[in-house]
Order: sequence, then C-alpha cells, then structure tokens
Amino acid sequence: MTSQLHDERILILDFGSQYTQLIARRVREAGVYCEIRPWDATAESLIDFAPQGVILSGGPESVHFDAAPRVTDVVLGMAVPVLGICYGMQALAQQLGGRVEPSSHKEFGYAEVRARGHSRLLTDIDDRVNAEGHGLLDVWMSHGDHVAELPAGFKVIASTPSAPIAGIGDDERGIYGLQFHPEVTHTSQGQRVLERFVRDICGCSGQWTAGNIIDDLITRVRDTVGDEHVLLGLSGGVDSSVVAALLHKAIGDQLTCVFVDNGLLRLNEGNEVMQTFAQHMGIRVIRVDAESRFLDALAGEADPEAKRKIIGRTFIEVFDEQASQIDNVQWLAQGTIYPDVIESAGANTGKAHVIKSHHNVGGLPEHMKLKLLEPLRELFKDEVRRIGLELGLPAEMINRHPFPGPGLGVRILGEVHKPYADLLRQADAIFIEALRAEGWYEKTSQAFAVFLPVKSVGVTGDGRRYEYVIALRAVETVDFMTARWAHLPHTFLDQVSRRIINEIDGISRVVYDISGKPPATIEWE
Ligand SMILES: Nc1ncnc2c1ncn2[C@@H]1O[C@H](COP(=O)(O)OP(=O)(O)OP(=O)(O)O)[C@@H](O)[C@H]1O
Ligand SMILES: O=c1[nH]c(=O)c2[nH+]cn([C@@H]3O[C@H](COP(=O)(O)O)[C@@H](O)[C@H]3O)c2[nH]1
Ligand SMILES: NC(=O)CC[C@H](N)C(=O)O
Ligand SMILES: [Mg+2]
Repeated sequence: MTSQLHDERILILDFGSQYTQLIARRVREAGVYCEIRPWDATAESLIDFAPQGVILSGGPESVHFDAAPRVTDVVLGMAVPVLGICYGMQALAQQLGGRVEPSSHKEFGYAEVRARGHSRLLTDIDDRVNAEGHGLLDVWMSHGDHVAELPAGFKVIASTPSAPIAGIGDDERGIYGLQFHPEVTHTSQGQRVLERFVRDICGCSGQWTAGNIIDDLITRVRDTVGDEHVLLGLSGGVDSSVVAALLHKAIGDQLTCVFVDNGLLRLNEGNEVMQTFAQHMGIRVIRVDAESRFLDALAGEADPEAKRKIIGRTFIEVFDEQASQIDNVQWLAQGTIYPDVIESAGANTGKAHVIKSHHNVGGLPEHMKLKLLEPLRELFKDEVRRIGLELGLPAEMINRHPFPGPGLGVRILGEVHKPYADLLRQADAIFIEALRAEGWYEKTSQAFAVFLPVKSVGVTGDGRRYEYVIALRAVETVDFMTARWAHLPHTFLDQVSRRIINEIDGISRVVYDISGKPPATIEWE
C-alpha cells in the first residue's frame, strides 16, 4: 500500500461465500480499490489496512453453531460503515443483540424485495414502485436462516413475504445488512446498491480507473526497481503480455523478456509470440528452447501435482540461468493476477483445500535468487484486459483464452511423451480453428483438447485403427472459479470430431467433456 490510489479502500471479509470474489470485482467496478481477507484475519492486519468501509460476505455456516465465524470486534470498533451480506448480516444481527432463526421457507433464487424505511442504502434504488409508493427490487437469495428480531438501533430496510427482515440498517452508525446478494448479476440493481455503499456511505470518490491504475503501476514499478534490471517470463498469454507492455513503458531498456519453449506449447505458439513482441513491439525477447529439458525432467512422472511442481521448478531454473547472463538482473517479473493469489491463499493459510498448485504461485521453489515483481498481483482479469487495451495491445491478444503455464503438460493425462504432445497440438489446433471459424471462440471463455492415453478401436477405410482418444473441453465462465460446459452445437462437434479423426492418424475417437466446475475443474489435471 504505497500509493495515493490506494488511499481509498474497502475491506471485504470472507466468511466462505462462493461469491466473495464477485463482491470485490463489483467494488472495483465502482472505482474503489478493495482487498479480501479471511474473517479471522489478525486485528493488526485489519487496523493496518485502515479501510474506509467493510463488507462482510455470505457464508455456508449457521450463526447457531458453536464454532460459527464471528465478526471481529476490531471491525465494529473501527467506526467506519459496515455492510453485511447474507451470513454477514446474520452474524452482525446476532452479535449486536438481535436474533437469527432457521426458516421454514428456505429461499434460493429469485425474490421480489420491498425496500422500506427510506434507508440511505436503498433510497431511490428500485426496479419498480408499487401502488403504495414502495420501491421493489428483483434480487437473488440463497439462505436457510433469517433475522427474526432486530438489534437495538436498527430498522427494517427491506422485506419479502418469507423474510420480513430481509434488510436492516442503522443510518446513524452506517451499519447495514442485506439478506439478498447485491454482488450477483441476477440482482439487477446490485451494482447500484454496492456503489451507494462504497461511494456515498463510505465516501470513496472512485479513482480506481484503468488510466489511473496504469499511472500508479508505472510509478510504483519505477520506485521499486530503480536502475536494476528485470527479467520477465513472457508466455504470450494475456497477463504476462500486459506486464511486458507495462514494464516496457515504465522501465524501457531495463526489461528483458524470456519466452520459454517448454515443448508443452500450442501449435506455432513460439513463432507467434516472437513475432508480436520482438518484431512489432520492439521489446527485447530471448527465446529459450527447453523442450528436452522439460520432457526429461517429466519423464516417468504420472502424478498431476508432481508434474506441476517439476514444471514450476524447471521454469525457475531456466529463468535463473538466463538472469545470470545479463548484467545487474535482480528481479523476476511474472503475470500473476489476484485470482492466482486468492486461489493459492488456501495453500498458505491451511484453511482451504489445495485443489491444484498453479505453477507460478504454489509451484515456486522455496529459495529463489531473484526478487519477484508482480505488478498485476492486485488485479482481476477484466481489469488486466482493460489495462492491456489502454496500453495499446491488440484486442485479439487481450481476448485470447487463458493458457496455463504447465500447458500441454497438464492436458496429457499421466506421463508426458513428445509423440503425445505432437498429436495433442494437432487436435487442439483443429478445434480452435473451427471455434474461430464458426464464431464460437468469443462465446466461450476457454477451450482446448485433452490427450487421453488410452487406446480404442476404430475402423477407417475398412481397416482397423487402434489408437488414442482426444477429449474436447469448452467452458463458459466469468472468473474461472466456477464454469459451465459450453453447449456447443452437435453439428459443430460432429465436424470437429470428424476432422480430428480423419486428419490425425494417431487418434481413433473423440469425446466431449460435459462436466461443470464444480464438481470438475477446467483443466483435467
Ligand atoms: N512459456 C513461458 N515462458 C515464460 N514464462 C511463462 C511461460 N508460461 C508461463 N509463464 C509465466 O507464468 C505466468 C503465469 O502464467 P499464466 O498462464 O497464468 O499467465 P499468462 O500466460 O500471462 O496469461 P493467461 O492466463 O492469459 O494464459 C505468466 O504470466 C508468465 O510470467
Ligand atoms: O498459469 C496457470 N498455471 C497453472 O498451473 C494453472 N492451472 C490451471 N490454470 C488455469 O486456471 C483456470 C482454472 O483452472 P482449473 O479449473 O483447472 O483449476 C483455467 O483457466 C486453467 O487453464 C493454470 N494457469
Ligand atoms: N448465503 C449465505 O450467506 C447463507 C447464510 C446461512 N448459511 C443461511 O443459510 O442462511
Ligand atoms: Mg498462460
């Protein structure tokens, strides 16, 4: 927290909601910087953060459990506005002397809420007005408990037939609670409600815009780096490309990019990256051919987590070697973004399960020679994309689907072999080309082929074929935390399947992955 742009900030305390990240993205969209901390973060860290306001997320627990998460006294003692959402409201209500009960009618999904009592939070925010002049809001609910009795000093600010206390407020102290979720898009006025809270009630002016963020990042990078040299791991993906453009602008010649061809890239990826950056943007990029090094390191390893760790470690070895060949390199820059950090937080605090170690965060070795420079560490993907466009990167680069650093290494199930990677590259290229040609690339968030090392029998031209299987994966998602499998047309899948089997000798069968996240993940390993 070193810059003026961070002077205005909102603290979001996470009580385990599926939507905590959405709250943060919405607050950012309102032009205000915010950070997410666990509900039981230490008092010092919260006081140190010194927010202008606090939002308490929803959560799966019930306030009646003995060990139920609590709103720490520090938050209530800060004398700044507080907004509790769902569990956050229930916890506030109970701790401030109200009562929370299990409902006989659980509410999941759409509800029509009546705004009442002219609170500062909801006044003049409505979807329609009823005959008595009360504002009505279309909202989204997801709860089993409800507030049955108000704490002292509060009034009801919203109600539904099954939850008469669907919102509470104390305008004087600036403490509010909403049983519904303003952060989800199904709550049509949700953005306005959150904006009302962070701008009008907390008094933040909304400086967090792409232009301001860039100026701020440039100043901070210059202050941090001084006259030292920076090595950037450039993958050609959205995040590291934006870092390249940003650092080029901030420190010019003090930047060298290293693009590692680890043998696990998509077809022609290497040439495309070199063309865009080295030729068109005049950025210094070293291409390191490390295919055999990565494949040798992976040889015989079938375990997904072990493979991820090997890949992460080998990346760092390559970066270290390159750094030692350039004068005065002290920094390793990476395109790490906020969701990478949040997802890995579980791994650091031991609170959440480690689902998989993303190579650039959880996969880093303990001892590193270079200091890490991660200018996008506080930003969400949509913010990174906006900044990239503002910095002049081509839209087609900014709108690329993400590609994980371990690449085909986690899309070839089990042991990685070069012939498998070659087959997978061809199948993936056919799939992506077809998606682009049929207008589906933009409509999906991420799509790729997966190599299954099992053989199945086929018949082609009266001959028997006994070859491998390719799975196609395409998902729609906003934040990659949850995803829906893309409902691609059957005719389209048919066309892709036939092309893959006809054009690639080593493949005898194609299947389509119809698993959501959760319960599956986007990548297969
Ligand atoms: N082949 C590579 N060569 C050099 N660095 C890489 C390579 N692959 C990944 N990295 C480094 O690891 C970081 C994380 O990878 P990640 O895939 O999350 O981001 P990205 O490739 O920049 O963007 P995207 O999420 O759009 O793919 C990158 O930002 C980059 O610094
Ligand atoms: O840079 C990365 N390094 C990794 O190790 C990694 N693992 C998964 N991903 C990407 O993260 C998103 C969510 O993936 P999962 O649902 O498979 O966890 C998807 O977009 C995945 O492609 C990674 N990106
Ligand atoms: N979404 C939530 O925060 C739910 C809160 C609480 N677990 C309930 O069922 O009421
Ligand atoms: Mg990538």
